[in-house]
Amino acid sequence: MEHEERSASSAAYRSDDDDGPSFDCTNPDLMDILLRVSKDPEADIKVTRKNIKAFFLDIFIAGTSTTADAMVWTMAEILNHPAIFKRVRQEIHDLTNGSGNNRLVEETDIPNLHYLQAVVKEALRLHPPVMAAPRVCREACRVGGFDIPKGVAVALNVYSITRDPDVWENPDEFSPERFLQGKVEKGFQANGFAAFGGGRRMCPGSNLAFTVICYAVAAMVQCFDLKVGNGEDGVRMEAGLGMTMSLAKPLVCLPLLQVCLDQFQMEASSL
Ligand code: HEM
Repeated sequence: MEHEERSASSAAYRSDDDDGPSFDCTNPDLMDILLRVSKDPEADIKVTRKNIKAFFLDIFIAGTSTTADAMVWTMAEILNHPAIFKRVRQEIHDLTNGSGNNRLVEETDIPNLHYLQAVVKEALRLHPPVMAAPRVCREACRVGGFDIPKGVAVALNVYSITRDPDVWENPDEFSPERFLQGKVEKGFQANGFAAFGGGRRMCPGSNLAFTVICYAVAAMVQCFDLKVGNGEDGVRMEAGLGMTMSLAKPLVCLPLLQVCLDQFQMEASSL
């Protein structure tokens, strides 16, 4: 809102060289802070307005459809596996219902929802929204019998790493339990889990994305029964073509409110 006001009240940010108006912001967000730094002659690192634009563009491109795709794949998998859906709901129920106190799942519950986390990891493993991670070789090397000269651009095939049969038992099977057995629990990069890339260029948004996906899936599973609306038996899992890997056909569901939580009704009626 503040940004809207700022841009509406000023024709100020006209070009990359334009400093724009000065503003007093008592509760700065990331944009405010970066704009402030860009105007600070004493700043250790010079941040230009071009840098700021590129940064926000990066975040939007890298962080939006990737996260949305991962949510859709996760929901699609659990709709096709009703027993898994039921187990996720039961885990949430066990945590949020106690001593006569029913409540909606919260973000802070996620560390305690181990099965839900395993489900999201398994969906990311089988359907990594970013299928390749680009690199440029800093020195000549030999990989898998191929000589790669210095300076050549290569891409890590995330999709085939996360389905590598040498690493994953029954790699094409949706089996969240594999993440509960402790074998692949040590961090996202362990044992071929490459959905967020790896090394120093690994996705910086992985924790944020993982939390957002878990929270959204948990809320949907807790509150709704979902009837797949394509007239077919289950969700078709073909992937489409695009910047990120998404379902070829949109996931269409009819959400039926799962009203088992009396307290929610009381809260809603008191609003
Ligand atoms: C499910 C969601 C996401 C997936 C699957 C994903 C996946 C990836 C992958 C595979 C890479 C390349 C890593 C590498 O080269 O080793 C990457 C890079 C990146 N991601 Fe994500 N990402 C997700 C969400 C996000 C979010 C929410 C943000 C920011 C808010 C974000 C920001 C970035 C940025 C800035 C890079 C470039 C990092 C660099 O080149 O140093 N991503 N992501």
